[in-house]
Amino acid sequence: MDGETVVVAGAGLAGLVAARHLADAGADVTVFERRPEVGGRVRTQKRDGFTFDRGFQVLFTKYPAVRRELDLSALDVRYFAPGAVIARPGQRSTLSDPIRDPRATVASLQNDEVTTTDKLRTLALRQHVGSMTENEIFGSEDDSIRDYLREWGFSEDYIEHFVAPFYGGITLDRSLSTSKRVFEYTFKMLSEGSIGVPAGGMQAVPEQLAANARKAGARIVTESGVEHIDDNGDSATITTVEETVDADFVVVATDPKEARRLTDVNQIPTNARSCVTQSYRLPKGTKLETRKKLLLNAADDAPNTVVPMSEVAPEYAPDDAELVNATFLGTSALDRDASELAEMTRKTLESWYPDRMFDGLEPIHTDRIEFAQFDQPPGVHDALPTNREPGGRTYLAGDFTAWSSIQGAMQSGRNAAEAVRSDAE
Ligand SMILES: O=c1ccn([C@@H]2O[C@H](COP(=O)(O)OP(=O)(O)O[C@H]3O[C@@H]([C@H](O)CO)[C@H](O)[C@H]3O)[C@@H](O)[C@H]2O)c(=O)[nH]1
Repeated sequence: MDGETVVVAGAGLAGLVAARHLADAGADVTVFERRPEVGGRVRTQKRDGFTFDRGFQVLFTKYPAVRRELDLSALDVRYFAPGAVIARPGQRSTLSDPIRDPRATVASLQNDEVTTTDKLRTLALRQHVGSMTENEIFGSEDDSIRDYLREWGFSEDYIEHFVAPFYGGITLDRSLSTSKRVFEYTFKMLSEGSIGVPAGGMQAVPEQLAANARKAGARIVTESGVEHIDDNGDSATITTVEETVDADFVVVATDPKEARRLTDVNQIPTNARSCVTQSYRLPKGTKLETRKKLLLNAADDAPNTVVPMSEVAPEYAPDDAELVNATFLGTSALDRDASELAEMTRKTLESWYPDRMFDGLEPIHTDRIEFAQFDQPPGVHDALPTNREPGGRTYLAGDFTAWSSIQGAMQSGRNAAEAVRSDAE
């Protein structure tokens, strides 16, 4: 692609990966990003010694795109222990993976939330997804997660008390009406790898991608969003808030709503899944005793999960405090004020730990995320646009061309770059 110019609109994960591969292929690449920083939906704020990721986001270290595009050792990942603690008023029980976390095996075997049949079905499901590729999973017949697990014979208790909060946390849909393909793929990735957060916060991920793109020669211009694209089939004219530039190719890698506005591609999904993540300061030494596992709310979604962030990543809190976060799913939490959400979390924790008080739980940060993911009902992936739409010299990159995840976003960036590169030949 020697000498050919490419504009990438948006410096989220997809845009940054596309920019790096296009620059590696010899293109003259400029990324225009509306915000002051790179990363899009993966962002981190640091304040008073605390690290707040925007929403509870984690890296799945087995995602193929994560392994290919990132240097995990440079990210200094802090890992969660496999499994989770299932919590309800008066009771907490550990559910683990005996193969990957032998220390928790005894507690897990004694767990009466899960029947022996559920444990055997989990092993069979693990074998089933272990033999499938990403393309096979996303090309398979679809169903909702709930119906799929019923079909597999899992008990209603297991579905309601473990799967609903755990995979509801991943898909932001506790009703489990989401495509079972998302469940199969994330279940496979969790069986084969770990989840964690970079010691410096999740924003270290896009920052590393941006550094790689710059090293390959791409230019990243922040606070300069793309307003309009005029594609005449042979080249494109791109108008940003500050300038008008011509390019041989444009890759639209904004969020789904803006991508649809810029390209008029109506297959871009814009129905949102929302969540609110609230962070709390606790006095130093106040431990949730989960051995680096997430706490799942088996009873209701107020909140859905509680995460002992500084037990997993001590860098997330200053020396004199602990950091815990809680995630509330759906749109109803968006309108609740911070003190109301904190009170819900405090009451829930006190019900899970009946012999303890959580008076010291101090809300210090609240992220209300209206568009965290696009909604993924069964079959949605069959109708997503390809990277080559809308045609002419304009291409698409973004989770909305694959599936809503860090894997989907990063893979789509690479696919878009490959499409441009091969069409330029
Ligand atoms: O007019 C505009 C509008 C937006 N932008 C910038 O575009 C970037 C879009 O990034 P993002 O929304 O993060 O989308 P991406 O597909 O790269 O990656 C996301 O997918 C999710 C995942 O699906 C959720 O689990 C993942 O978390 C994200 O990384 C953004 O920087 C906007 O500011 C613009 O420039 N102009």
